[in-house]
Amino acid sequence: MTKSLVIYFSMTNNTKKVAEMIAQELGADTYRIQAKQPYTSEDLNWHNNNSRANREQEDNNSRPEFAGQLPDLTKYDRILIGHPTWWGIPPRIINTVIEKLDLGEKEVATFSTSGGSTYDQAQKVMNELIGSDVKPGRVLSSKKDVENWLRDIDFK
Ligand SMILES: Cc1cc2nc3c(=O)[nH]c(=O)nc-3n(C[C@H](O)[C@H](O)[C@H](O)COP(=O)(O)O)c2cc1C
Repeated sequence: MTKSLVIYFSMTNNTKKVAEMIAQELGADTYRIQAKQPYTSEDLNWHNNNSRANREQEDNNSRPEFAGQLPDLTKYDRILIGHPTWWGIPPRIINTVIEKLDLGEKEVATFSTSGGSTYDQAQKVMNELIGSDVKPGRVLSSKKDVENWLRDIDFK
């Protein structure tokens, strides 16, 4: 049987909710990425040019550290990676994590939640980070979105 793992980062739980819907659909396990230095609400204030999140997103080389150990992927065939959209792209901690994971033999798909942005810019980041065989990602919000996307990428 195909085993799937949903790895996600979520600050205000929108991505968490979608990750859990996906996990339920696929009978997948979940792993939540936590930042080593937790984000405060001021860190996430996108109205402030100098907020932590805005500075990280402006810096291509920013790689915020995660807390704890990343999951052991050996028993999984499929890895799904979920994230919020910060300035059109994944939070930089997603780069940190993906660069540490050995995704070589896995089928990988990525998804986001957003306040309206599409997945286009995030997809470019993922193609560079993971390779062009990563499944086409999508911004998801409802159970219906999740069902449609999983079907479209042949995961369901
Ligand atoms: C720093 C920051 C930047 C954001 N930039 C965007 C953006 O460019 N486009 C967008 O549609 N939403 C943007 N958002 C909104 C989030 O993508 C959206 O609320 C998301 O669902 C949050 O996911 P979470 O609850 O899992 O953290 C931004 C939020 C933050 C905190």
